[in-house]
Amino acid sequence: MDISVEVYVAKTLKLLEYEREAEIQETSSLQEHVSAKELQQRGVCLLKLRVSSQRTGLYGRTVLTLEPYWPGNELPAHNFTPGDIAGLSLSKGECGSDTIASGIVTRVSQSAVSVAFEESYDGLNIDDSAQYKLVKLANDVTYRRLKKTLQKLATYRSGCSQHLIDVLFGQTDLGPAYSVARDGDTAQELVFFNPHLDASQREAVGFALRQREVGVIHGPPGTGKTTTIVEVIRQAVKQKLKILACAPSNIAVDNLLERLAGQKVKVIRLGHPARLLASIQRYSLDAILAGSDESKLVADVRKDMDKTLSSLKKARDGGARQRLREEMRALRKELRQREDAATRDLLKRADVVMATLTGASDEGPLKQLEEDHFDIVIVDECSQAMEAACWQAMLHAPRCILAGDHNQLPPTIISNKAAKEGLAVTLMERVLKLYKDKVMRMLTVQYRMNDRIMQWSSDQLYDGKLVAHESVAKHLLRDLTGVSETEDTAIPLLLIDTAGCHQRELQLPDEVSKGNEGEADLVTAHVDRLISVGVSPQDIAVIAPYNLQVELLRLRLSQKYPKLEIKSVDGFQGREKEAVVISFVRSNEKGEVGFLALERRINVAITRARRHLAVICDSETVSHNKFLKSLVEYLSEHGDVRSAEQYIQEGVLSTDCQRPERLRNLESSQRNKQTSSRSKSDKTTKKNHKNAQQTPQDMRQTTNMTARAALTEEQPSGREVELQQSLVEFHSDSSRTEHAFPASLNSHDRYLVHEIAERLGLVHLSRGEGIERHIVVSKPHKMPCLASSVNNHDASSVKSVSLTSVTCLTPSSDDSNDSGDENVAPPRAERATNAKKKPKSAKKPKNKALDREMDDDFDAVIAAAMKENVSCAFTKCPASTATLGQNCPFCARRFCLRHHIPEVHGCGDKAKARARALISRDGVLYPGSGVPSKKPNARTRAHLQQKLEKKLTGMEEQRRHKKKEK
Ligand SMILES: Nc1ncnc2c1ncn2[C@@H]1O[C@H](COP(=O)(O)OP(=O)(O)OP(=O)(O)O)[C@@H](O)[C@H]1O
Ligand SMILES: [Zn+2]
Ligand SMILES: [Zn+2]
Repeated sequence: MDISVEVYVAKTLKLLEYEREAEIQETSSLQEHVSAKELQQRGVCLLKLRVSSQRTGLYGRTVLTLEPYWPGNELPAHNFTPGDIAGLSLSKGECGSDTIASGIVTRVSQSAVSVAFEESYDGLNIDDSAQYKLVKLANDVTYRRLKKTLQKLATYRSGCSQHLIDVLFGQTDLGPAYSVARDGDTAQELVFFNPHLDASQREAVGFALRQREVGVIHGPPGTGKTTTIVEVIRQAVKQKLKILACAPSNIAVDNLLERLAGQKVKVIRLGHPARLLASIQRYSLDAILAGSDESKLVADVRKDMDKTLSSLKKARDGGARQRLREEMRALRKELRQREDAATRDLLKRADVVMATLTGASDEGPLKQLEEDHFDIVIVDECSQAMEAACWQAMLHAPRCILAGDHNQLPPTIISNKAAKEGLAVTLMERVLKLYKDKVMRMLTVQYRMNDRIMQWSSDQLYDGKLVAHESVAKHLLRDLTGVSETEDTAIPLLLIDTAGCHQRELQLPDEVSKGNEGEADLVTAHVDRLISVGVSPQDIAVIAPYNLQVELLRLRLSQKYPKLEIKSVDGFQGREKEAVVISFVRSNEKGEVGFLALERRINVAITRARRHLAVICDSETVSHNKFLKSLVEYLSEHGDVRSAEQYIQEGVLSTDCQRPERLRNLESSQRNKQTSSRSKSDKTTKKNHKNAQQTPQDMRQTTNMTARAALTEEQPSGREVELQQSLVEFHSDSSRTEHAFPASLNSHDRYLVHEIAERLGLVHLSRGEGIERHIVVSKPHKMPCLASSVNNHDASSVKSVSLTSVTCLTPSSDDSNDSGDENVAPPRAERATNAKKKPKSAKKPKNKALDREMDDDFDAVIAAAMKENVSCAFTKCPASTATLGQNCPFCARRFCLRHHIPEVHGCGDKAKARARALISRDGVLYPGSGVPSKKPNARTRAHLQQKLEKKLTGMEEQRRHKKKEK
């Protein structure tokens, strides 16, 4: 494990390069292959902007405010947020090219975006009458800073951290510990500020303060790591030490700061104020600066600068411009000096400076301080940070205290190659390997889990040292107010075993993600049960290690219980819930467990649960992994075990054999492909069938008649499953060509039918008038295109055209070709009038047909919209979503076609994280169809949206006319 600084730096620089490449590929491949207009629809580009004002911001940066080119308009929906890096360029030309400058977004409102540029205003050379566009760029600041830090580390000579570096790279041994407390000249007992600390916490605090170079506080789940660090900081402040406290993420820093606030400690938080929690903004450097004595002077200089700037813009004569420029330069210098002085003064007076690891790098405000200003650097959540990131903070002091848990999730590394070669190895792991217990104290009392839930994790990963605090050791769901006692709420551990019950994972050609319908049904059944006896949905977490399974679970549960959190393991790190339901997904003949095997993931998933943990898995498959086997054994021994068989008998769940024929065919054909031998596969299918029929006598079963009855009365997965079933059946029944739904379907059902038909590749039409209007679903006549579909039907009966059939209409090059800027859609108000002016003949015949159909369609849409009056969940968006709208799978709210894209309304990060899984999803979720999902593409959507707007504008005008006539 010994590694020299030079070797470490060289290797890490290389790995960072891989990582950077992977990230760029992920984020900006989007921008290279997609037109500017489409980028705007995805919310990462804003077209046709003008510079409406500029002023001078902190450190003399130029802050430009950009508004829609045509006054009075709002910006289209977008996902620029403060702190983003954005590139400014002239609206003409390809995206990404001719970028004038890139800056940081500082403010976002409905009608404007402000961006701070390092360049001076005259340096930017802004043309007030020109059209600009703004594109979100991959953030490269992080990498630049990491590289700089590594270079500094490699060339570090005799600074305050030299000894620490030597120790952490094994060049020098640990120095002798300090005496217990350094308050006076005599050693004395620590007097703790927090009287409630347990023995392990006290020991950790004292130990960390005594360590000369490095102390590690190992905080397993729920053991009060933050509580302990707060005490460490207060003690260190009492010793008059200057502290730099950092964590990898803003949220982790804020979490610590919130706990420290109000403790008579002078704290300053570095970082973009816009990125901080509201409750914490007053501790930000900017806020404190603004209130400082210097701030008035600074404000005066700023005013002068803005004045000079506006005269500069007006000045035509060359000599005058030159003079004004020089004046600006002098003012900028003065401003910078004053602000630096103010910053330095404030930072020096603070007891604790807090920042993210990136924020603590030398490129931030810390460069104002003397090199040896800080005595201790504290890195919280150290096990979630790349080592290189930690060094950004650690090169500021001779001592460090690292806190975290290396048995929970490591830092996220995008590049597999980089991760494999060691980029994910954290400083904490490395130091513990190097010095073992000599530098570490573990917190051993945990304040979260029932002791049964805790014990397995404790035995496996924490040497059996964890003890549940008496306040939680025996707590159960039934102890919560409003929760009744049932067989589910009276037990801390439950295993629902699908072994031998024919609940195979989906056999998919690509290996991107995994799903298991049977397990999803079982999770749904169990969640239903818990909620039906009073457990509140927000107290339950549903966790699956695969994104596809997360999707399957959301389809079943999100609409029913919007407050229920369903996420992958990563989404729950650092959090807790009263009840946790985990689906392990894997169930196959080969016993493949895949990346499930990551022990830390399992550990995090299990240890989120306070009172109740339910694991749903195929014990046979997952037992091929040693770690999981021990979990299954532990659950069998200490918890309740139920066989999925029981749920099959109750009708909650069907076996693979009972699922629609097509689905089975598809699965077995996939299986055949994989096992190559056909006869073998047939045999196994038969064998499994037999297994499913016999009741496994060896399974311990706990049954409770009342709970069971309650369960069967309830629809397990709601209306959607019902409708889906009828459509899947129709789809696989070759004797039927049409399936009519009754006119009584409500709008939500209609929406579901529409969605499911779309996924199955079925054509969906509305027939009849008034109350007789109903949906008819038919199979496509081998014609994927609307043009032919329209001809195939009696035009008068086709009133509504499903979005599905419209999709393929989008020609690869039509008159709305968007590569050039001329065709960029004008702002909303103009769009409607333009559409009217445009002669119809300009369109291709294909589009004419589409137009006519859509006109009809939109009559229906608007009629429905008027009736239902359900509007888009996007703030202030008045659009109706009764018929044309989509539910966001991430937040479960319903949006209009303009706002339903997750990136547009604020679910972008979640969407991005699962982008890969989504790609595989389409062909995968409904294997019975064999047809990939055809979502209307962006342009078709835009077209529809435009139509809707045109209609609405027209109607508004009509109404106005009517009013006038009266
Ligand atoms: N000595 C203590 N006595 C009673 N409760 C405590 C004690 N220490 C911590 N807790 C409680 O335990 C919970 C977790 O504490 P804290 O937030 O400090 O833990 P953490 O280790 O940072 O959390 P995580 O495990 O999620 O990282 C809190 O509710 C806290 O009040
Ligand atoms: Zn959303
Ligand atoms: Zn909307």
